[in-house]
Amino acid sequence: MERPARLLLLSELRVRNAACDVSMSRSLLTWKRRLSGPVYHPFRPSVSHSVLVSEIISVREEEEENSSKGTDDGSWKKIKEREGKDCRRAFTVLYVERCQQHRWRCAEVTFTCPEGALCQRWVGIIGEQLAAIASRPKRLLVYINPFSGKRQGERIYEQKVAPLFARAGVSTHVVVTERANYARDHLRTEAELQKIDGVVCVGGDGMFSEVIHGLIWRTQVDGGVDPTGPDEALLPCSLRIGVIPAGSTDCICFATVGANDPVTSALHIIVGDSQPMDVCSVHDNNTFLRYSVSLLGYGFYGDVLSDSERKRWMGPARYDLSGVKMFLTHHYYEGTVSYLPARGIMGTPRDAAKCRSGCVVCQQNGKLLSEKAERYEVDEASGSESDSEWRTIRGKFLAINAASMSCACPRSPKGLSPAAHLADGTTDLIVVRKCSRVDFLRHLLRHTSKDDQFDLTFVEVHRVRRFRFTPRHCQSDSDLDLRENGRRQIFGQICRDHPACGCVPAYSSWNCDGEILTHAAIDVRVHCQLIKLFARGIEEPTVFEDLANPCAI
Ligand SMILES: CCCCCCCCCCCCC/C=C/[C@@H](O)[C@H](COP(=O)(O)O)NC(=O)CCCCC
Ligand SMILES: Nc1ncnc2c1ncn2[C@@H]1O[C@H](COP(=O)(O)OP(=O)(O)O)[C@@H](O)[C@H]1O
Ligand SMILES: [Ca+2]
Repeated sequence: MERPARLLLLSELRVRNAACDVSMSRSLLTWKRRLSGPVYHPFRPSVSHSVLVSEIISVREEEEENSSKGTDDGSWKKIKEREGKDCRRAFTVLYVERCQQHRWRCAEVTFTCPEGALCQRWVGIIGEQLAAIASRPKRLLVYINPFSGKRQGERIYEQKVAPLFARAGVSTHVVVTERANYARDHLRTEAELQKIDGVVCVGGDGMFSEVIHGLIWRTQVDGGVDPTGPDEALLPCSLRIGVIPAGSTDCICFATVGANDPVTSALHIIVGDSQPMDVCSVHDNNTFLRYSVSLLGYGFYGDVLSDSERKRWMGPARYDLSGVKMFLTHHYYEGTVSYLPARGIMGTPRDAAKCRSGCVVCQQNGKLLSEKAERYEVDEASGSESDSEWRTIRGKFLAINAASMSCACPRSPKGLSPAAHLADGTTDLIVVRKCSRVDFLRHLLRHTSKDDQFDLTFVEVHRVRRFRFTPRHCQSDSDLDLRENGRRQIFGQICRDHPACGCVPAYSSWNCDGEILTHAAIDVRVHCQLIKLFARGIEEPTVFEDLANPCAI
């Protein structure tokens, strides 16, 4: 039998003028309305509310309302002066309330106590419990991209996020970026990281990308590791990153929280959530190019991004227009994809189970990979698998996508790889071979519906630890091939600007978390759980339904 939690305090207080039994344990604050009339009434259940202490945002003492003293003629002021501190007989608790579709709101409840001393006792005990939660950030460095999405970043931060941080007692240093890579460079060279508990970015996936590039770089340099070395075992970043969505897709926020909502993200930051995440390093011939956490897409998604950058003035709608245009253009690209399958780990890309809050697959695989790395004393991403394990796919492709997370976003609520995990040390490599327009449309539409986007003959998916792509014209083929490729490369340059001429460009570029990577040939390694977010993964409804709703007892 479950033992009842030890109570720190139990009092009869009033909530909206109704008498309640209010109790506080180390984990729960509960208030239960007292029944008037007969002690037991089967058809009139008492109403009980519970809030996890870990989801209390703050507590504050209230000045008692004038109305409760009955007059507004200065007599309340006199009483206050006479009674001094003891006049404060009410306190308000701000806490997380769950709404629909994974959104969180800041709710509040005011308790009125029979006397001031009791009120202070309550405020003291709740305050002590909150102060004891070591995972909550106290000082944050915030970067705002004023040009993300619909250019609302500054307004969103000032109106929706800053007031919540203030109420929760979180202090901030806010930097509005002045150019691309401003946040990255500031983190690399200037930011005093020892003075903060986390970094927050306000913007889209591009802003998040800047922050991880700065943080990962700085962590390696401070730890004596070469951030660009292809075979380095990169050091995990200790500072967590918060994402306030204000961009065009905001897939990193959506896939780690379940909603693109600034208030929800701010609350996840305040309560000090932590979600580890894998990071891919991307190299070309041992030259470092970029890091990626969500989508690395060649072909369709690379072309959509390149085309959409020229329409940035349109805001988020640029992706829809470029998406339709690139679908109609129907370019395919030739090359070789090689990959190291992820072996001996839990999970496959075709699983029905999804990565959710407290994911066992991520925990298990994370443990397994770090043990393996320790045993072999080599970089988990580079090393122990032998060359014989590499697999190869040659051909003509409409799209090559590596999804290191589901890549769920409002345009595609289950994402490009619905069963991909946030922190299992793998990426899902999705190869879409050349097919008819109708077939490709079937595949794309499945990104937006419940149907299985991999259940098509021209699509294959592999869970991998590492992969390479070599475009055909880079391969050491016969003279004939080289001549043909040279011709196509020239046409490619021309036809990129004149798609109507019917020639096919030889190269696409990579869409790397929404940033264009012009190198076609890349070598990608997954670094398990290299960074941490102020998030907890998407919650299953059952985790919280008992706490979210007032329960009838
Ligand atoms: C012809 C109809 C096509 C319908 C396809 C719809 C499928 C949408 C899938 C979207 C996957 C998005 C993966 C996320 C990528 C983001 O990192 C990136 C940058 O985000 P942000 O910085 O916030 O703008 N977004 C994109 O690359 C947009 C892709 C949109 C493709 C239509
Ligand atoms: N002040 C700035 N001026 C111009 N570009 C910026 C600025 N700050 C950041 N950027 C760049 O803007 C690009 C888009 O940012 P992002 O936050 O992804 O918005 P969106 O979701 O609309 O694409 C990124 O490449 C980022 O590096
Ligand atoms: Ca972007």
